[in-house]
Amino acid sequence: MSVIPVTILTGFLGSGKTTLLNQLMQTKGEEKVVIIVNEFGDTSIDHELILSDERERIFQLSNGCMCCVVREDLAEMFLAILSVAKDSPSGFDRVIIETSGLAEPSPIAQTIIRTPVLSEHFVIDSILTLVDVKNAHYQLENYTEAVEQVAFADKLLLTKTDQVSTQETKKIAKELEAINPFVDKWKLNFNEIYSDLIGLDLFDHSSKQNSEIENDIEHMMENHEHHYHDHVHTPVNSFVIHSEDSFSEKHIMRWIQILIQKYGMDLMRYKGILNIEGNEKQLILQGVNMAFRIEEGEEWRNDPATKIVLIGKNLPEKNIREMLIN
Ligand SMILES: Nc1nc2c(ncn2[C@@H]2O[C@H](COP(=O)(O)OP(=O)(O)OP(=O)(O)O)[C@@H](O)[C@H]2O)c(=O)[nH]1
Repeated sequence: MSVIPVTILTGFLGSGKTTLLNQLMQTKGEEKVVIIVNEFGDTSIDHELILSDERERIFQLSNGCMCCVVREDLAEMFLAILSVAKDSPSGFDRVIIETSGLAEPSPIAQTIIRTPVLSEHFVIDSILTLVDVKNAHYQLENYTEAVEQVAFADKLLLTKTDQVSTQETKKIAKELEAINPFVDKWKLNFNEIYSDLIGLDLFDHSSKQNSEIENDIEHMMENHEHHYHDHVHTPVNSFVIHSEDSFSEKHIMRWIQILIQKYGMDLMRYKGILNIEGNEKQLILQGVNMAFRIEEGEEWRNDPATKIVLIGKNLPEKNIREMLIN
């Protein structure tokens, strides 16, 4: 069996990872791709938002707060993938990991490089970091995770450039250069399909194999004005609200408006599948801080139900839940 390339898609909460992954899945042609989705907290919804025909190839890894050690659970997942590949006559060609928006990419790379049985069968192709230019300034100022994702990238993919001026994008590009000076930056056009983003073979194995990954990061962080505290993660909580009932559109809209007014930037990410009265299909809620949208999704596969994941700083779960379901 030949060595299987692994692409790591990372980027802060709501930066567009699932959107890009869905686009990549549309253009993968005959390639057999295994997807690993790593969601923050115990609740995952991303696997339901990935529009893949081959859902059995999507592996979920919960708890996106990855500390800087080799991840046993990730290693076990790779071993499981390996045994599936060995049993399957056609095997598979590639692994794509979508990290949680609060994950650090280095432990993922380390897990693959430092676990001998994995490094024998898997090779890191590239670490692609998505940067939401609309929210990047705030995120880089406030979240060390965002800085580290940029610092560790082999390529930076700028998203939401359609939502800000060219000047604003240039300003963000400068901030990114201060963190990771030599990395290539690409603007992603939201509605375009990308077929040339995987298989880039960008990861620098020669320097990183010598267990220097942590040092690399420390060094890159020194160039940056923000203080970086190794192993300190932003205190963030997450929970899911699940309900079999349908809601009126007015009630949901009011609930979201109140959340935005009360919690502002502490409401970091909210996304979900909504069961709204009078709608035959799923409605998909996508929210990042104060901006959100609701759009039509797929047909219901099972009985209609609402499932919303919320991620933020000290969000009061009970109040928020009761405001929606009273
Ligand atoms: N206008 C615009 N919206 C975008 C762009 N890329 C993504 N989005 C939207 O941003 C929202 C979040 O996108 P996702 O792909 O779910 O982001 P994510 O990084 O997977 O989010 P998490 O996994 O929760 O961290 C969705 O509503 C997308 O449609 C872009 O380039 N422009």
